[in-house]
Amino acid sequence: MNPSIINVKNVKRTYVAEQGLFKKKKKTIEALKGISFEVNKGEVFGLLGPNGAGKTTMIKILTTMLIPTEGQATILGLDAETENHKLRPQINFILGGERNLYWRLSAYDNLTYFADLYKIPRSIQKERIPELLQLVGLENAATQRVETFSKGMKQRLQIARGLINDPKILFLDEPSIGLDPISARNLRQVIRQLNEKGTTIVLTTHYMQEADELCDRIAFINQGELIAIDTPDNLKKMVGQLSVVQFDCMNGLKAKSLLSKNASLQHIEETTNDYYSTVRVQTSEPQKVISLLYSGLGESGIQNISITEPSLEDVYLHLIGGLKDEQHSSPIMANS
Ligand SMILES: Nc1ncnc2c1ncn2[C@@H]1O[C@H](COP(=O)(O)OP(=O)(O)OP(=O)(O)O)[C@@H](O)[C@H]1O
Repeated sequence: MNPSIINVKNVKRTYVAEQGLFKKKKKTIEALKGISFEVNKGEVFGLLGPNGAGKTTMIKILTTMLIPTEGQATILGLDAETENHKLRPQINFILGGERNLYWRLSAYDNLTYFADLYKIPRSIQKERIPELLQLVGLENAATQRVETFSKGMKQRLQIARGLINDPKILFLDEPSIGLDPISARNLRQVIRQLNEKGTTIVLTTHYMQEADELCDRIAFINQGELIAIDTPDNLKKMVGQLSVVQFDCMNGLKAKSLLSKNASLQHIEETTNDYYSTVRVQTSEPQKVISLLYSGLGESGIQNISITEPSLEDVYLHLIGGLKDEQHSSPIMANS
């Protein structure tokens, strides 16, 4: 295994926020409650969790934008808090959305601007900028103003910007947010290419399929705590004893009330489309669930019943869905 390149030890971070419209009250929010993990050199490492879990806070600490309240983050052997000036030239980050670009400048001029900020000599810029534009497929739009770019093009330019200093570690917070499926797929390809060239990648995402495809290891965070960390395959083994029954139906509520008679259900997830719902049921007794579904075929318009392999999304639902009322103190290792 490659040596660790990021070492996070018992990191806590609290925010003090003001609440109330007239009578302002101070409230302390524990965004990270003592998190420890390591990222190995050359890995694509994913931070996953629901809204407000603490992922962005973690990324901000690792990129020296935020200081931990307690604990320590060491990146490339440097303390993120006290040695940030030595660390910053060696890493880079891309936050979701379209911030950080100058819309009136061309793609090329944007990259020149950021290269100058990193004090990269013009002779190196002359080679690197065209290379980066080619990597992200923007070589034909180099002289075009960014304000004329589509969302996908802006996001690809962000990637080029994030690579301008040839970082050893690239941090990506929600890289494919708002992208159409083809742009998101192209972006994943660029991330994979980068990783093959040796860049360590740390990313947050809400897209389970993206995490499954890209990440060597994944850490699940919920309410500021690390609840599981492992490879996607090992994580899926955690729900290996469960089967997933999937079906389409016209009346999701009716189908769910039908299934509520079965005690083996672990989780039900319904995705509503225009005309029907797709329901995924995690269960230890798939045959019983299927019998129940057959008994209600007519009433709820149930169709396309199938048994599928657990996905990373099922792991997420199993871990996060089941945790709403529980407190976990130590992370779950899928293969322990
Ligand atoms: N500047 C801030 N002031 C006060 N509270 C904050 C601040 N930034 C984040 N928080 C709170 O800290 C917690 C963690 O937020 P964080 O943005 O790290 O979560 P996240 O996992 O990235 O969420 P999302 O997926 O929605 O982006 C949340 O409860 C959030 O409201």
